[in-house]
Amino acid sequence: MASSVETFFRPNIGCVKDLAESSDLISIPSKYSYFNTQNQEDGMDEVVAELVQIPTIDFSILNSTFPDQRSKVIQDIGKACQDWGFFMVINHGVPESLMERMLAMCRDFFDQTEEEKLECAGKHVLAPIRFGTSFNSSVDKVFFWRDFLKVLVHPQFHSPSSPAGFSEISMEYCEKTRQVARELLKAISESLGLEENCIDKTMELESCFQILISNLYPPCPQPDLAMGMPPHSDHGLLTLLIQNQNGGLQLNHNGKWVNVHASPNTFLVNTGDHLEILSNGKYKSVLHRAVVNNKVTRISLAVTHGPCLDKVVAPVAELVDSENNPALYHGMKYKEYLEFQQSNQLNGKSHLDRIRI
Ligand SMILES: O=C(O)CCC(=O)C(=O)O
Ligand SMILES: [Fe+2]
Repeated sequence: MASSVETFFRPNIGCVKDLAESSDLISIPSKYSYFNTQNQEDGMDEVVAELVQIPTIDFSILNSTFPDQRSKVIQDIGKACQDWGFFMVINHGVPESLMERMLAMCRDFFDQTEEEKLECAGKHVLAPIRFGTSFNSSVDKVFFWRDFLKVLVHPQFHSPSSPAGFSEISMEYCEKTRQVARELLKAISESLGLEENCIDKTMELESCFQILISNLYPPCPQPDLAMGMPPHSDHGLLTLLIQNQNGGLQLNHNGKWVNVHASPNTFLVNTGDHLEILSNGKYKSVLHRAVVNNKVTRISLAVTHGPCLDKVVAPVAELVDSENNPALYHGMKYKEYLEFQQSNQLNGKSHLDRIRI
């Protein structure tokens, strides 16, 4: 518990959950007015009306003893990475009850008092535990309708001290998602024509940098004006996402926004910037965003899996040849990339432009 002196000097985070719960809120404060700014003129706001089916990958087939079945699923994963940067994973082996308990823990975290949550108000973007609102409230020009908790969980495991049980459940959950991500990256390695363990070895995934990010989007009285999370790509290699309900996540497919719906007990997996870099642009990171609604609170839980933090990542040598396939990105230490992306405004894939050749 913080001393009263510390509490006195701590800034009020102004979490959006408390704002949304104030009984007389019928319109949003102007600082949340996203679609009233130039953002609506970026030419990307057409939403595809019909439900689009994203690729589904049956994870259990990766263990098939029939080589043909395994090759087919590897091919499907490669195609999903290339065409969508997004796929739904079924039969992944992570118990559904664990996924549900993890989401319930996140809800319990956000349901604590602001005072309790402020125990986790880390300032630095790579602070081990960080509760906050918007994306980076010290630089955001428009605020997003979102509170978040970010926890570094690997190679060093951290956890907020409350709610009780968070630590045990998140440790188990993150171990399991890490295994799934590493298996998927083996398949992705093969789909790129590389040796199965190539990505695992070159990115030093034994020390994979894993972050647990929970997002809370409370009901918003003017959902057409506000934005939960603006268009962005994730920095790592692969992100595994679950949510308490469908409706909110959109991905950009061929220049249009597509609503993503997941079946129960599945992971939504998306490709990150470092997969784009190492594959020399073959598997591009996917732009996605989260829109809000005026009825229910949506909670999502994204676990990002990146290279070892100290790794300088560049396109893998096997995928580069100076004549036909010159390297498209400069090498950069993952830690520096991450600090840069997290310290600035979230703006599409602009951070990747810094290292494009
Ligand atoms: O809430 C969502 O569906 C998206 C979250 C997300 O993109 C992220 O945390 O990086
Ligand atoms: Fe994301």
